[in-house]
Amino acid sequence: MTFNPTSPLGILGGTFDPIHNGHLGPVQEAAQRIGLSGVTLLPCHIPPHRATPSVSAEQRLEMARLACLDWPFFSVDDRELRRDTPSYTVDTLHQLRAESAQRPLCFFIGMDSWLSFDQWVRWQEILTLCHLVVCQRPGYPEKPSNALQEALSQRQTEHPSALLERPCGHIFFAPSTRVDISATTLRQRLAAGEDAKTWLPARVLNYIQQHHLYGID
Ligand SMILES: Nc1ncnc2c1ncn2[C@@H]1O[C@H](COP(=O)(O)OP(=O)(O)OP(=O)(O)O)[C@@H](O)[C@H]1O
Ligand SMILES: O=C(O)c1ccc[n+]([C@@H]2O[C@H](COP(=O)([O-])O)[C@@H](O)[C@H]2O)c1
Repeated sequence: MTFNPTSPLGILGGTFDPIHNGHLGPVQEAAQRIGLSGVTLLPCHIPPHRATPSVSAEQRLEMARLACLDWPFFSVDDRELRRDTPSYTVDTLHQLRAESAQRPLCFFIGMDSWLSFDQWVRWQEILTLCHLVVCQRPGYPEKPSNALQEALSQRQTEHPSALLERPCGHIFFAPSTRVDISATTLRQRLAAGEDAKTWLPARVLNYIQQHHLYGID
């Protein structure tokens, strides 16, 4: 496939410890609503706002790669693993912008991430580098902070097609299906020997079993 630097790019950043169907399903649905032809997974190396996972970054990356075989709408970008500093999104977006100034960039996050988005490093600058697409997630009914409400009043759009008409700057709440699963719950289920296959791509579950991750014998 020919690389087109001006075609819109969808990005889903995450710790992916492990990657699960709650990451993939809502984002694919939202991305297709916007009109994107795929989304790039961006596993973080050193998560900025949480403890370093017990599973290595290389293993989380490998699980993301395997997930793409089950979910061909997705591909993987390993650029954050090539930096040894915390994986600040603003730094990654500057790198991507340096590669193409005009390309629409849609950065996907779940509702929980949105509610703490104003704690991210240089969060307002992030909105000058990409669009933010917020996917629904059950259990997060809180109101955003005043700072986030202010950002919304300036940037929110109801029209997914608007995200393809400029490189950055909109916030779109995608009416995606709510999938009630988290990596935390899956780590607990796996450690307890409980069923997890409903929420994990088959190849990812297979990899976890083969490498005895998350306390699996
Ligand atoms: N079930 C879900 N529905 C919608 N978005 C989700 C879901 N799970 C994760 N996300 C979003 O995907 C991104 C990456 O999430 P992350 O890798 O931290 O997964 P997680 O399931 O929240 O993990 P953990 O339980 O370890 O915190 C975040 O923006 C998060 O909001
Ligand atoms: O840049 C930041 O300050 C920042 C703070 C928290 C999360 N992020 C990014 O948000 C994405 C999801 O993070 P997490 O911790 O929910 O897996 C991932 O790409 C992180 O690098 C980024």
